[in-house]
Amino acid sequence: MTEIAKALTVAGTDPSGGAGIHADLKTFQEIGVYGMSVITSVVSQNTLGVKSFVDLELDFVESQFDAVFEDIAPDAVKSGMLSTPEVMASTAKKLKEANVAKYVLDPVMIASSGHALISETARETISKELLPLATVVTPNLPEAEALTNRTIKTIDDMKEAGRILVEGYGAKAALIKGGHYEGEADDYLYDGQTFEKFSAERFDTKHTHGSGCTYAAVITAGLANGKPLYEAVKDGKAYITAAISNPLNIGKGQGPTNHWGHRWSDVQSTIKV
Ligand SMILES: Nc1ncnc2c1ncn2[C@@H]1O[C@H](COP(=O)(O)OP(=O)(O)OP(=O)(O)O)[C@@H](O)[C@H]1O
Ligand SMILES: Cc1ncc(COP(=O)(O)O)c(N)n1
Repeated sequence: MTEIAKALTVAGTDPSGGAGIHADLKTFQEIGVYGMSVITSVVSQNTLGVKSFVDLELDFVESQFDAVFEDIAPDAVKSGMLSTPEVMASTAKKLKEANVAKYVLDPVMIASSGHALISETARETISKELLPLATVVTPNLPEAEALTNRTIKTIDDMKEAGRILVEGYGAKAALIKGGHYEGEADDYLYDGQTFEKFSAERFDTKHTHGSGCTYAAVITAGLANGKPLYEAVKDGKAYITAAISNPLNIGKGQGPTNHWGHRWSDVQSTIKV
């Protein structure tokens, strides 16, 4: 009997359902992989912003990893909000102990509402502990700037940041996302050999809360399903573009993306919208 692919997300929570663990699990379910989660921080946030968060005790985070790994081997792992150097180091340790071969590192630093989700000192730990384990790292522009200590103003700067993350810090590949750039929503993937561009029209919408989480979750699900990285990113770009271009108009602020967006016309005929 064939087994369904399994993906694990290591991240923080969003009670309003658009980002973090919630976005990841919804996405895994939509793609058709079995979703699991290790929660690092409980965040009080909604579409208007982050109010506060509590980091779970390190022992308890590690205990969640052990609970998953002693029972079920994920085919791919994604990490999002890891707010302290200690939880980053623990995550690195647990991924190594479990011989996780496919790891998507979304280096979450600041929520789109402007709130810091990691401590200042944590940036160095991402580079030292996590980048060398990453199958792909998926920074947005401010995250790519922080990780490479460079200002990014042009497409060439984006590509150079990708090169540094791979050749300088040891990630197998880097996907530099252009959501914060001008013009088209273009992202650049560098795998140590070539650059691939993933392009989409930029939609005039405020409903992009959790778009980075969702995109990385599709990539993780694709890798869990055995797809090559290029195909997983291509699917991710199509999924996130559909999720952004079919907004649900939920919440008073920057609303969530639409996790049904990729099959929206089918869904609209079966549920009440
Ligand atoms: N207005 C938009 N229209 C189309 N695509 C967009 C738009 N905004 C972002 N994207 C795309 O969404 C994906 C996520 O990009 P972004 O650079 O915004 O990541 P992020 O900042 O980590 O996301 P977030 O913090 O909102 O979760 C990328 O593929 C980007 O090109
Ligand atoms: C738990 C958690 N993880 C990640 C994000 C980033 O998402 P966004 O930048 O869209 O707010 C978030 N807001 N909350």
